[in-house]
Amino acid sequence: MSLPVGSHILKDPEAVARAAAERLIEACGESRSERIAICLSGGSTPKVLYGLLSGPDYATRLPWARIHWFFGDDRAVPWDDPRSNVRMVREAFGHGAPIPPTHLHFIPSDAGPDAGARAYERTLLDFYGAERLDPARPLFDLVLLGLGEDGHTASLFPGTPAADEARRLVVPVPEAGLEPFVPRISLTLPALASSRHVLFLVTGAGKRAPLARLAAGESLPAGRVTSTGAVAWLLDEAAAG
Ligand SMILES: O=C(O)[C@H](O)[C@@H](O)[C@H](O)[C@H](O)COP(=O)(O)O
Repeated sequence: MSLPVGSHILKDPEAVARAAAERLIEACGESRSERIAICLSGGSTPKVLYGLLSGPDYATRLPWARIHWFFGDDRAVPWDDPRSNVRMVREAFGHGAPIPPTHLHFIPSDAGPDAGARAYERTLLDFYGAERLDPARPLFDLVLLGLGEDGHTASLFPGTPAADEARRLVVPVPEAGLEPFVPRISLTLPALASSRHVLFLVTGAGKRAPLARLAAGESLPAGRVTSTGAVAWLLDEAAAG
């Protein structure tokens, strides 16, 4: 099966997570600024990576005190809701990851989609220190993303205004008829593109169809993600087919 440009096939989800961890470490090593900005993906795929990072193998391999963690999207539910990406990340990282609490920048998802989107855009710009993103100075060092079976990424669903937003950095997303059937808040393609690296983590046979559609050149949100550097896809054998 043909795959998106920049695809790398690994044996299984654990191998994908370990490869992602190494790329995360590389991205941190390349950063010349005191503060490193990593944008986390939601969903279930990245749980393996987040669990790895909080384990003993990575305790000293990441500059934890310099990293600020952001979210590519979240469901518009309270942080303790089982559908929340904040809850997923907190549970996956557990208590092993030495993350300063002020370095976790959660999307204010219980403020409602509109207010939450505006507030998070403010958070991003305040961290960045300017009102407009400069391509020469990307906001993120690394953006982690997943791939939905319909070709969405973050909460940018095919054929929706959010996926076509070209100006705002964060937008509210109405309930899209997809699990878990709640409104969301999502970074937009311009925000995701403001990164030195973008890394998709894709595992499982259920992702063969969207990967084939992307490889065939279909214009799906996940395929429209760019970066100031490289966009890479870490796939397990089940997804790669
Ligand atoms: O909040 C979310 O759910 C994610 O942002 C979403 O874009 C996810 O990455 C894909 O839907 C893949 O999800 P899985 O990793 O669960 O397959």
